[in-house]
Amino acid sequence: MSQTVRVALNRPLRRLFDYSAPDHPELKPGQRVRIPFGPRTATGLVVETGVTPPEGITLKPVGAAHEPWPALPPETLKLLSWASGYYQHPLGECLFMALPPALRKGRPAELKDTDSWWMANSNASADNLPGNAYKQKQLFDLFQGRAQAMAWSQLRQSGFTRSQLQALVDRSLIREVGAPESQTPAKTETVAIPTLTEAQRSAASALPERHGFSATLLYGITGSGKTELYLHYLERELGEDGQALVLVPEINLTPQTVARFRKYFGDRIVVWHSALNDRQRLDTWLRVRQGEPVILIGTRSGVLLPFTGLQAVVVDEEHDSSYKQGEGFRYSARDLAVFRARENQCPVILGSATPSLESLQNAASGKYLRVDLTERVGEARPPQLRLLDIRSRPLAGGLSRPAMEQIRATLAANQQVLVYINRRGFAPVLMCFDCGYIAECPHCDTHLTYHRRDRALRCHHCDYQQPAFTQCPKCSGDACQPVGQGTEQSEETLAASFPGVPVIRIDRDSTQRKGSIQAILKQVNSGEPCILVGTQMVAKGHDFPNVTLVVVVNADGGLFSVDFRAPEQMVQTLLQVSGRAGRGTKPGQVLIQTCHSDHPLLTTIARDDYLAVARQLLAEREQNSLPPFRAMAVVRAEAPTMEAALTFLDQVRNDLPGDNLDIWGPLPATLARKAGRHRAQLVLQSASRGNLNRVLAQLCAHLDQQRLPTGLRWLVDVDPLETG
Ligand SMILES: Nc1ncnc2c1ncn2[C@@H]1O[C@H](COP(=O)(O)OP(=O)(O)OP(=O)(O)O)[C@@H](O)[C@H]1O
Ligand SMILES: [Zn+2]
Repeated sequence: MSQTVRVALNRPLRRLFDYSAPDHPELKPGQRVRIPFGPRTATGLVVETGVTPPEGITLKPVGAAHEPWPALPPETLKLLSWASGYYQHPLGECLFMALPPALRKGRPAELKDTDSWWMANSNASADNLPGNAYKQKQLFDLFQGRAQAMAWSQLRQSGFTRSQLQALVDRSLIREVGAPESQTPAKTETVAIPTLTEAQRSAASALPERHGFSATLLYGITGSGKTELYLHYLERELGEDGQALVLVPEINLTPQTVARFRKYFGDRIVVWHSALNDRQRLDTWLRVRQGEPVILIGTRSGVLLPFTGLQAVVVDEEHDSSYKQGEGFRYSARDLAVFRARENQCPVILGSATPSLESLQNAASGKYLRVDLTERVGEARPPQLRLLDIRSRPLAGGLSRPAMEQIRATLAANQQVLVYINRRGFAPVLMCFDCGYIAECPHCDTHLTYHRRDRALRCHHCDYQQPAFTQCPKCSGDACQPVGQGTEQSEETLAASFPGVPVIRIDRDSTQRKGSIQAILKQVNSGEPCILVGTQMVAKGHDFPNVTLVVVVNADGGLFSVDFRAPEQMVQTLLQVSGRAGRGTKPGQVLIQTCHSDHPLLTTIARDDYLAVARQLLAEREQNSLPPFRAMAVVRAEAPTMEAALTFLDQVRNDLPGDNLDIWGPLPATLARKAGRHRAQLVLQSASRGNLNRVLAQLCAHLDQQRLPTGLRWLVDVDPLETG
């Protein structure tokens, strides 16, 4: 029987392509197929079968399927179709994001001859195999008689096929253990999860038991032991054959988290992050797709993996901005995680010491359940926060004298110090003290950051860099000097002030080399006195028991930003950094340097009461009709001139319907020129998400039909994190 299939391609096109499939009645949605596309063959994904063919047009025939099973199972397909519509991103690109790179490129979804399989567990038994599955039984017997894993090459030589192997995998009798380079250890000894503290126990008992969908916001203060609570919850809720997804902001920074999960769940743990190579990605992807009962710990894109037996979802540090993809398919992994849980009728837990205002509001409105964990583990107490006004105080490397004294005292007591600065490099500005000249990026509207270590001036917005200088290019004087503080400068000052004490810098520049973060963590975990200096990288999830003093060099960055989310992000970062102090047995102190010690936001933060700050911020958002009380999207345009960008957005604005929509702009972006391109934006808001979604869909369809001025690019960002 002939049929027509609709296929998506990995192209930024908001359309699908129909092909006839006379020889392939068995094709299913989600399957990879070869298709003729222009002069070449491309890999496509079947989105729909049984399509009514258009009249009077002869469709090209689809080529062979890459494999007999859908690469994207129905649930994943549904997730991505929904996300494509919600985020206004072409379906094809969304779908291909859920494939590992090898499969995107059309390579086979299989492993090499060296890939190996092994018994899924020691008490696996062939009893439940169907009576007529002789070959499968034979294959299983072969495994049982063996002391070690068998490679595909051996199995093939013994006359077995892939599908027989797959059948045993599907029944969880055997599992793939990968090639030697695979991340999966053959067998890991596991230990029992530590007994929960009383506070953890009562939080655990408030967490919903399986039985359908539920979303829970776990508000657990820093150091309250949320990770152990997740472990316990997964152990309680996860069936033997169930899969779980645990999203974390950044794995590379916190290898201990994975280690902790491995310790308790052994090789059921698989990881997913940007440092995996193509081969490891394919490995992990296949294990997930084959329904192995894995617990996947992954960063953002882990939420797109083809789970088939998801039973629990955890999003750790749910407020973290890394969950929102900043380019291309601009999805929020946290929000997709909730969608997935609902589709799978399983629970999702969103955990944080500083929950997003969105999630707090969802809890307040009853959409989410809220569970609180407001005690630190063991003897640890919440740290003491103090605002330190630095107006007219002399600073060295950004640090005031009282801060230096406190650092000295802490080191003398054999404890560790963490210094937080929101800028890397030596100084954010290089200025001529004779004529006032400031070194600027030739391609962006911003100054260049001075990096003393390699005597370079760098733009942190594009890749531009040039050698640093002291002679002023404008007045030829010799008075160019760094102004302001970056991590390098504080590192230098601290090293000079505390000879013999290791000063460890943690920022993007210092952690680029592979293994450097491990080395750093090892040194800090030794517990010896040291000073850590870093950007928000030092704030994220670390658990250093001997850090008892945290110094925030300057807290004022977020106070006066035009971006409506800046205060929220500032509070979250400050409290997360503060939360690194006093996690062990010794009490922790936090010094927050500021020029605005009477600012109401800072005085509330100093009480270390996140919920109070959040209430205040939510009230302001409500008053100003901002998210989460309105749905928001931004239309951005980039063009060779600002005029072209603004003219285009003016036109967009004129074409938009007036009802139920608030429109601001067009306005130049805060960074109006980046990498030589001029940027402007139009902000859209609506009280109705559905309405905004319809307007955006029409807008995108309309703009797709337009001939755009040369060099103009536009995009839509739904639920944007940045509007500056
Ligand atoms: N029940 C327990 N028994 C013993 N130690 C525990 C227990 N629960 C947690 N811990 C330990 O307490 C410390 C803090 O826990 P964890 O890092 O999970 O805190 P957290 O809530 O994730 O904090 P943050 O939000 O600041 O990252 C860890 O060293 C952890 O191993
Ligand atoms: Zn630049």
